[in-house]
Amino acid sequence: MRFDNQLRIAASIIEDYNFEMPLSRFLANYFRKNKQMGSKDRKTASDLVYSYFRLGRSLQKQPVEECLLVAQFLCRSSFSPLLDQLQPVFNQQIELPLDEKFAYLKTLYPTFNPSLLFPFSNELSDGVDKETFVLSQLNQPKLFIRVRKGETERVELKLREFEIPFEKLSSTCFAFKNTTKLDHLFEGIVPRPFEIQDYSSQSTGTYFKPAQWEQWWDCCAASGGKSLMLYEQEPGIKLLVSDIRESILDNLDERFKAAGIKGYHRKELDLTKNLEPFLPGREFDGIILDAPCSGSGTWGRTPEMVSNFEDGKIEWFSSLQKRIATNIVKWLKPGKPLIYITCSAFKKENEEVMNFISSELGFEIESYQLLKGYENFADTMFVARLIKK
Ligand SMILES: C[S@@+](CC[C@H](N)C(=O)[O-])C[C@H]1O[C@@H](n2cnc3c(N)ncnc32)[C@H](O)[C@@H]1O
Repeated sequence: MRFDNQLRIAASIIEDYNFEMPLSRFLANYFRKNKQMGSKDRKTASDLVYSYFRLGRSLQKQPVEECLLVAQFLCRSSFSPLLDQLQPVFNQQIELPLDEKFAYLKTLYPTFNPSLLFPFSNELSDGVDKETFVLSQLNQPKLFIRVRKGETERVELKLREFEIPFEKLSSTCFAFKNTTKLDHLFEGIVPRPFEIQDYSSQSTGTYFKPAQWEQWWDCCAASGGKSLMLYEQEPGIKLLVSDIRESILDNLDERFKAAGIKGYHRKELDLTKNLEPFLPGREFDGIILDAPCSGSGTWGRTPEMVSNFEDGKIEWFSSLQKRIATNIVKWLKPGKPLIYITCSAFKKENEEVMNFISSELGFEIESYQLLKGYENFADTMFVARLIKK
């Protein structure tokens, strides 16, 4: 397909996209309806559209096609055949450091403002390097897997057999280019020797520390990313998983089955409601609250969120998190841990909620960490281990 045609298609996708579903799903639907697009055209269109959203609010009031070219200029650091044809002057400077690219763009667009690649930097948690975080929005994060204990060699051999490039960050964490396909590697093998799981998400597991026979509750379990880690650390636990969405717990069942895990309990629970009728006489030795949040630490994967997010939502999530925490802590035994997790980079959802749990709900902060995924092409997350007094 010709480059100007590719640009036009990307612009029309952007104009049609109304933020009602994740961009990834919208693109998948679009490609299903436009079967004439080959895999190379689909890849180019996705790349153009994703790069466009990575501009956040830095370049406003410019025609979409122009923004698409600027986005390619900023997101790429090596020769682009498309820019070569449509905007050669960008291609001639494609290898420049970002600050020089920014300076050049300001000469073309005086209102261009790179700090608006991420317009909420005043809301970031303590310890986030604002500039690095903002610039990281231009990068596509990597894909990570968590390798089950004792399976490192088998997984490595398989990856070599299929000639899949990877980086080994530790014996249990491997990184890949984001578009890598891995599903076919151990198809039908139970338990599958690895799980897809972000690097920072894997790090939250070090805060769990479960002991045999303990009763744990993963109260926002979704498809079970944290529960799978918990189980691997201590297969002897008794586990309750819950979520407000019944359908996502079906996904959890599938993943647990693939991991060979049985004997857990699941419940559909809205944690903002009265939970008394659903948890009679229950007491837990550990609760994981992987809270609903803005997801701002993962917007490198969903850059469309940056232009669509409203500041007021941060406060809304923070209140929801406090409300949920207040509602669940009565089911935790004294002396036992609440693991509070978000995939947000915002202080109001992280430190502020942690401090609320400590001061208002009677917990001691044992340890906490902002997981700076932006330094590793991974998600930025927050984790705290709080002990009930
Ligand atoms: C960050 S996700 C959990 C991710 C999951 N722990 C994992 O590791 O894959 C937050 C989850 O909270 C759930 N949630 C949102 N509001 C809720 C509520 N009021 N009660 C219970 N769960 C809720 C969402 O459905 C979502 O699945």
